[in-house]
Parts: sequence; C-alpha cells; structure tokens
Amino acid sequence: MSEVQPAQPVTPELRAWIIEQARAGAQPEAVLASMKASGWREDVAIAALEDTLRGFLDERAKAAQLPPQVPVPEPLPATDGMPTTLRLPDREVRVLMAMRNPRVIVFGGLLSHQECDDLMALAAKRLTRSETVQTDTGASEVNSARTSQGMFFDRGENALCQRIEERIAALTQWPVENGEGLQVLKYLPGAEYKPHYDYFDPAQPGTPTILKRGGQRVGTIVMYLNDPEVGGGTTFPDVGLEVAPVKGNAVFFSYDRAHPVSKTLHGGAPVVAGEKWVATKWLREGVFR
Ligand SMILES: O=C(O)CCC(=O)C(=O)O
Ligand SMILES: [Fe+2]
Repeated sequence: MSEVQPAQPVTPELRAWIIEQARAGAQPEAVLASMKASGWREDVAIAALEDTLRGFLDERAKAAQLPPQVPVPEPLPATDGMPTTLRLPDREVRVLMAMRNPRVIVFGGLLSHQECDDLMALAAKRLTRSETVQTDTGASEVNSARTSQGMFFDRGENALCQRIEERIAALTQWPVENGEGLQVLKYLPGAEYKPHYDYFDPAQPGTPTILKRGGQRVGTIVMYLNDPEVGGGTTFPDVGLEVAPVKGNAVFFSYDRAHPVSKTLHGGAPVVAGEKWVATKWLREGVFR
C-alpha cells in the first residue's frame, strides 16, 4: 500500500527548470535523480516531468506547424510480448514483423488464397488505368507515378468485401464505417507506384473538401493477392524496409500526423517478372460515407 503524501506543487519555476535541463541535453534519468535528491517522490517527479515536457513539445509542434497528432488504429495489444497469432472472429492471422517508428506490421495469412483469387476475379472486369485523388482540386486524375491498373469496390458491395472489411475492423480495432471501399491494383512488368504518402497533404487547396468525408486517412493495409515472380515489394524508403509481396499476406501502417515526420513514405517497387495484384484498404479518422 502506498503512503498518502501531501501533494507537491509543480511550480512555474520547476517547469522552467525542467525545460532548461531538456534544452541543455540532460538525460531524463539525470533530471529525475536531481529532483529526487531535492526531496521529490519518484512517481510525482515522473508525472511532473511527463506533463511539463508534453506541454513543451505540443507547443513546439504547433510552432513548427506540424499537423495535430490524432488517434490511429493499432492491431497489437499494448501488453508486453508480441503475439505470434491473432485470433480474429473468423480467422487466425500470423504476426510476421512489427516496427515501431514508423508503425508497420506485416501479417501472414490475412486472406485465404481462395479469397485472393475471388477478389481478383471480381475486380478484373472493372480495371482501368489507375487514378489518384488530385489534391489541388479534389478530382481524380491519371497519375504518371502510378503505372498500374485499378478499381474501387464500394464498402460492403458484396459478401466477400464485407467479410474482409469486418476482418480488418477486428484486426485494427477500427470501425468498418471509418474505412474506404477496397481498392484493387494490378501491376504488369515494369509497373510501379512511386513513393508517396497516403494521407492528404494539408497544404493542398483541395484537401479540406476531401476531409469533409471522414477526415484524414490514418492507416493503410495493403493485401497481396498473388505472388509476383520478381520485384513488386512495398518499400518504405525512410527506414530502408521492403515488404515481400506474398499471396494472402498484408502490410499495415499508420500515421498519426499528416506529415513526413510520420516516416510513412512508401511505394510499390517495379515489378520485374510476373504480375502483382494488391487490395488496399484505407482507414479514416471518422465515418466515411
Ligand atoms: O503496391 C504496393 O505495394 C503499394 C500500394 C500503395 O501504396 C497504395 O495503394 O496506396
Ligand atoms: Fe500508398
């Protein structure tokens, strides 16, 4: 049982001193040690440090014009130890790799091979040269950085889309209603998707219009529907990561700020041999209608 102690007030002088220490490059352990040496209880000192530094960083982020930090989907439990398998209501999914910054998780067997084949067959009839949202006007356009063919399903358009959407909602603990419809892309040899961010650039004039429908994108899941023979990995150039496109597997990543500090620059590497098919699911901050 912990003793009840009188509250120790975090005075403006103490806050100023903490910030001064941080600016001078003092290690948190050293700051904590000096606070303890001058009579602070450790738990109270930690809370005072956290609170002061968070406030300081929030102000600096605003001054640096960083977009606000927003909640993001998170598939793994916050408990210690990474699970190797996630038991979703309708399927067991393997965890193959996880990275903290940027948040990237690779899943094994998110889709069955049958589901991949069925999704490709449904999409094949409707493929057209890929378009991306043009952020200066909000309209769609053919973009030379994307040499794939693509199509969009509406959310819940058919039983297969519904099943995949519900599985992804369970995986990411993010409501089905906050998801865009699935996008399917097909790349032929030589085709690629040059590195880009999936969030909408806050500096572009068309972005406020796009954000009226569900807010920012905060997470992406790219599902691999087939095995290209060579090439076609999903690259994250800021951290030198490339995810192998393996049928049924998927890569998840999230971005809590619509800014390059998210380190979520990513692209589809050129396909060297064979075809590459993916289904992409984007998750929004709010309800996407
Ligand atoms: O094809 C890939 O590996 C990446 C696809 C992608 O970045 C997207 O659909 O936004
Ligand atoms: Fe992307």
